[in-house]
Amino acid sequence: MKSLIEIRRDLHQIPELGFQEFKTQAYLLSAIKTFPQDRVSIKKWKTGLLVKVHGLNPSKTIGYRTDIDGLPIPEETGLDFSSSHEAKMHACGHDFHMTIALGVLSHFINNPINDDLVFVFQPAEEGPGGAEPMLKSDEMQEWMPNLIFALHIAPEYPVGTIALKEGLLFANTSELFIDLKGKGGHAAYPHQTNDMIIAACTLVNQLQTVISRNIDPLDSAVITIGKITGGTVQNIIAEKARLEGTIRTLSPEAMKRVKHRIEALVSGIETGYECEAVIDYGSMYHQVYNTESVTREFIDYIRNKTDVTVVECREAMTGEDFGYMLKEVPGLMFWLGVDSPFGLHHAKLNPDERAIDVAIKVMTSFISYKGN
Ligand SMILES: CC(=O)N[C@@H](CCC[C@H](N)C(=O)O)C(=O)O
Repeated sequence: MKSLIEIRRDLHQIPELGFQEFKTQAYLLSAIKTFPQDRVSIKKWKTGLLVKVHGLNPSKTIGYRTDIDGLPIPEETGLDFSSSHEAKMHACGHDFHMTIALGVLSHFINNPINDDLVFVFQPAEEGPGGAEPMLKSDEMQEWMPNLIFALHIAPEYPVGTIALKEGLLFANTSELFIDLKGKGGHAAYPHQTNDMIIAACTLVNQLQTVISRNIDPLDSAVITIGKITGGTVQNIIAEKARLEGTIRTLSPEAMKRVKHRIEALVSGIETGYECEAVIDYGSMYHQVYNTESVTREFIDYIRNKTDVTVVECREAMTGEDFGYMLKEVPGLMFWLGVDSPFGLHHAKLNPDERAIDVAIKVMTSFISYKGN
């Protein structure tokens, strides 16, 4: 069997986008096949996997979930095991998440506990969202856990530290796509056109007023437009423009309010610029809400029984479709310190591999305690 560091580096080289994780699924399957198989059952779900480790005397099923997809980012780390897939990168740590899941899985195959364990290798966390359909699938319904855990790497915390809180940890999210269509024409005759570059620029600025003027300052919301496309060449007034972004809110009420205000502003742009606009909210993720009782028990256990530092942190505006699993099953997610100067979704993100063992220690000790 390869070492976990070799596995992480192999996975790092083959990032694939949501629901295209074919090589990743094959790699995970071949890694799992190197473990003893007598207590293991495996099911495929789309490009993901469900792996059951049968317990010695089960009274419940404990779940552990990892996401498996990468991002459309050209890697700039300069590492000798950089992505071999053009313009794709594991820039959100899912290579770490998968490696940790394999480490925990291998531990429990060799050291079985009373309860059954289900390892969920979930596709498409970055989009369009694999957790909700996977949870509803027959494959997962048959192996539904009674408790579930997951983690996410955190570049801002040192190795040896984890961070979490009871209750709300991550925000509600919605993608946002706005298509504008006006009348293009010659750059020298603006009066004969409806310029969608101007309309798009106005709208981007107006959208930021939703956060500053329409949301209670004691609540929180974010609108980020991450991509603008429009026009054809420098001397043609653009007929079309497209904004692509995301909305984050701490409360479901704020999400409704933000969307209502976006619709009003877009309608104003249609009137003001005599153009047509179409809004598409893409995929939406439910907030990550850690079950209070399980989280308190976890924090106390890790503090008392391991040398890992636990920080009780604030909620973040990050999104995670693991929120759908926590909506149905008690459990928690935590941040794993990986000490990188470059943040999540950065082309130079280079997490410290020593964090892999920290995470495996945290998860194997707490799951053994809960499952025996
Ligand atoms: C942990 C993390 O970075 N998650 C992503 C989830 C993306 C959700 C969706 N595609 C969106 O953009 O709204 C994040 O960007 O927070």
